[in-house]
Amino acid sequence: MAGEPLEYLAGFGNEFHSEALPGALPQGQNNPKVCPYGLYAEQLSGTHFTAPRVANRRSWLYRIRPSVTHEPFHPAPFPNDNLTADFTAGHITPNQLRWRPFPVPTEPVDWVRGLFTLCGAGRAGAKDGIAVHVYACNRSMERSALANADGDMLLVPQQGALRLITEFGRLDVAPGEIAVVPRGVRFAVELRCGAARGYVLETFAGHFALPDLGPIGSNGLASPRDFLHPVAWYEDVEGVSYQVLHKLEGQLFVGSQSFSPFNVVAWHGNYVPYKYDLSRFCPVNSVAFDHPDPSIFTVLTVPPLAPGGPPVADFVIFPPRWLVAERTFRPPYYHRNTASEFMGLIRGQYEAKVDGGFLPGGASLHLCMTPHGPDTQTFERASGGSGADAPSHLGHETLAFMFETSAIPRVTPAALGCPNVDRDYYKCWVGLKSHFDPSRRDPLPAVPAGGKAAGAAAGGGKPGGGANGLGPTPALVDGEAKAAANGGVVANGAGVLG
Ligand SMILES: O=C(O)Cc1cc(O)ccc1O
Ligand SMILES: [Fe+2]
Repeated sequence: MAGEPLEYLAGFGNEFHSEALPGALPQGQNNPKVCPYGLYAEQLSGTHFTAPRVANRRSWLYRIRPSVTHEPFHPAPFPNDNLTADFTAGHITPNQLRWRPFPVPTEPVDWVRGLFTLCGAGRAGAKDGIAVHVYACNRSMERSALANADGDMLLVPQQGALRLITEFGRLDVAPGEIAVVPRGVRFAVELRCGAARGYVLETFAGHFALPDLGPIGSNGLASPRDFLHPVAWYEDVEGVSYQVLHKLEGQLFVGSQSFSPFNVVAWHGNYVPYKYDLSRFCPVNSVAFDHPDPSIFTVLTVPPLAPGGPPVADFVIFPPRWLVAERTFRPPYYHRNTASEFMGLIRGQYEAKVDGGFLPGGASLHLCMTPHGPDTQTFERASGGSGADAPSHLGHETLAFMFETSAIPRVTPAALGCPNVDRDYYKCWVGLKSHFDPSRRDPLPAVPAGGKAAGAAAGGGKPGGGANGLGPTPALVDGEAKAAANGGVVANGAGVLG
């Protein structure tokens, strides 16, 4: 890919400012009688004017012509019946749903035309709920830009790098990175290296925020300084026909104008698109035993509408990492959740599905209380074996994610009817057999007693115990060492419970 790397402004929720020409940003006031360079001042608000200061979002743009200079909008002439914000005709099902990878088109399709709504909840018109889309396209948007009046869009590229041209400047976003384009910001998607495919979480309510860290403390997970915002960039292109697309309650309207909408020479504010490299995420996890809830991997959240309520949506990743929990079934546990979970795979294999049916570019959906969990092979593999649990690495090539919502999304008829629906998904659990035998009581693995760490004693007091500090702790396989660690008593071992 040709071209210099783009410049960015780092932070999260900051008051940023940027100018592409020196002195283009008015100083000391937002709307002077005459702006520098003869620019027009225009405000873009992302919250109601009187929103509390901590939540208030708006930016000021200084542009060659104001956004209002366009022909009247009318319904877009090209069909994309697969893009919707109306879920009244959607289906609900207690069945587990899975899609094989969504096909990349062969006929020319740009990013907007390649959007395909899979499911959603609530109403864009009430600024409440979410939608989940996938996109698959093979053409850059040419002389057209989209403004989504329905909400913020979080883009998760899976294949093909994108360049987002926005009113605020440009963002290069490759698979493994994500981007957020807030409600109303005009943007165009260019393809940087051929066909592209990915996922979109659209929130009709609120904005994406960093999760609170609670007892984790002041560091960890996604760090504010890793969120990158564009610097001002403009093109002074006049006398062309530019199509501005406007999505309102899922409907696409188009208005023509004779100049590029990317004509912002300077801007300042805290309502700005951004990107984030998921490899910067610092996972925090169990270092002793048990499998924590996936909320530990929340990158971004759309906070509750009312204090104490559930988040509107969470964006969670399952990044490459070490698994070290002892005497623990390490893959995701079997579960039925009150939240609904949409999952996608950016690359590699997901830790709960080794059957080969959950593939990069595909997806799964488990609505409220739909049972799911590891497939048969994963269960057999992870619960088998005996003795110590050596630390294991998931592999650096794995990257799955989840859009989680407390609402119950409805699945669009198009998504349920598309040819890549995996009608055999349920079979990945069919082989889970009963291991129950009332006459058998397996020895339970060791639990250190009396607050004394068996592993530390057996490892000669060294943390980790194994030769490289990562290997199995002999105490957990060796009855004698266990006895020594527990003052001569084999607690919870085969001697007591077998
Ligand atoms: O695979 C899933 O369903 C997602 C998931 C992962 C996990 O580690 C725990 C719970 C959960 O829903
Ligand atoms: Fe789940």
